[in-house]
Amino acid sequence: MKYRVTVLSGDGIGPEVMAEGLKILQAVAAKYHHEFEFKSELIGGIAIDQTGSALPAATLKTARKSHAVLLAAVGDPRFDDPKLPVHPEDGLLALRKGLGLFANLRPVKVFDQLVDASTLKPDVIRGTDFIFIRELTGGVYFGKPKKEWVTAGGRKAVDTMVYSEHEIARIVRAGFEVARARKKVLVSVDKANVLKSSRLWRQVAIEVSAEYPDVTLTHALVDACAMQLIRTPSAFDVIVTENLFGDILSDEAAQLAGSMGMLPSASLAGIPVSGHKTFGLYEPIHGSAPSIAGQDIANPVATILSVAMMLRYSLALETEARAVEAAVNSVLERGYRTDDIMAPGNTRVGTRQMGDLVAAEV
Ligand SMILES: NC(=O)c1ccc[n+]([C@@H]2O[C@H](COP(=O)([O-])OP(=O)(O)OC[C@H]3O[C@@H](n4cnc5c(N)ncnc54)[C@H](O)[C@@H]3O)[C@@H](O)[C@H]2O)c1
Ligand SMILES: CC(C)[C@H](C(=O)O)[C@@H](O)C(=O)O
Ligand SMILES: [Mg+2]
Repeated sequence: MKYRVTVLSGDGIGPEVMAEGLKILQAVAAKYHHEFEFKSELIGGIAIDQTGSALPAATLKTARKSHAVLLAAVGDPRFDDPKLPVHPEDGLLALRKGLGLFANLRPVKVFDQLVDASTLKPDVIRGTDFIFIRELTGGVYFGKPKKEWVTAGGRKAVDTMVYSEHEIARIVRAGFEVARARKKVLVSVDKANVLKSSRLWRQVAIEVSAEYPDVTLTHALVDACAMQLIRTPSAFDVIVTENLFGDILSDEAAQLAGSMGMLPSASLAGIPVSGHKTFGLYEPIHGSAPSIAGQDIANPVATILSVAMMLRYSLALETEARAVEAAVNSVLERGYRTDDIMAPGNTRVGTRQMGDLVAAEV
């Protein structure tokens, strides 16, 4: 079968890590006799440069016609000025919203081989293997009013954290479904001691839990969760949370895995069920890392593991997904490391060589 994949390389290290992700897909195609048709489109800073828009209409159109979308990163310091009318990140948010990708899966797995790459103690992080289910198309990222204005007393700005019960219920269900397929424990993270939207979140989570009597639901406040994540990370299994909390907690969690360059993600338009096809966008959780762009030093593993997630969730190719994950594991086992996870005694490799090594093991 021919799979159509929309390729969005974006900015900074994006094109470099994307090249390695596509290399892995080519290796999968050769070994398992699949055909992937790649169509590259613009997003982010490069799209603003060429079209004036961070998400040109053609990109959304191509994405809608494909089986899955692979994205590397957006963001460029040239657009850092907050006064500019358009920013690269707007393209990513519009893409997620435009494709209805409400469920963002961010697995956090500490590879045994990398327990020394983290700034945390090996004994604390060993065995850590959990997953965030982050709500992706609601909350304060998209709530209205969202504006800046001038008053007699000076400038003001507002963002609105708003959730409907429907939005909460569907992401919490995604959390329960993922938990059911794992250890049957789900932690819902909110700020229900302060926020109205979190109080609704908690009520709906409790209501939905009646549909999943086999899964144990607990609640954690986001500030306490941030602390527990670095205190006893191996105690977590599935965490469901709203958009902004999930964004912040997942960067924190990347430090358990040793680097931002290690964590993949899947953004899905439906409840994730392995073995079924769900349309999705796959991207590393890291950004465009402008300071290391163009030097062949970025870690492509997060993108490669995102490719594995794409094979699993959008193409229902579980065997191939596992082959890619096993290949990453094996290359790390053999001691190859990019700069960000380098430790004494290992072999330093660049972005391209890391991709070559993984591709050879698929
Ligand atoms: N999904 C996305 O496209 C996405 C995500 C986060 C940030 N951003 C954007 O990226 C730009 C830079 O943001 P930032 O610096 O806060 O975050 P970042 O993720 O780009 O970088 C944070 C740190 O991690 C390092 N890093 C990130 N990816 C790496 C990789 N693959 N290999 C090795 N090291 C890696 C960087 O060098 C930096 O030290 C901003 O414009 C931001 O808005 C985009
Ligand atoms: C770039 C930005 C819009 C994005 C987010 O906040 O969702 C990023 O930080 C992420 O984690 O994917
Ligand atoms: Mg983020």
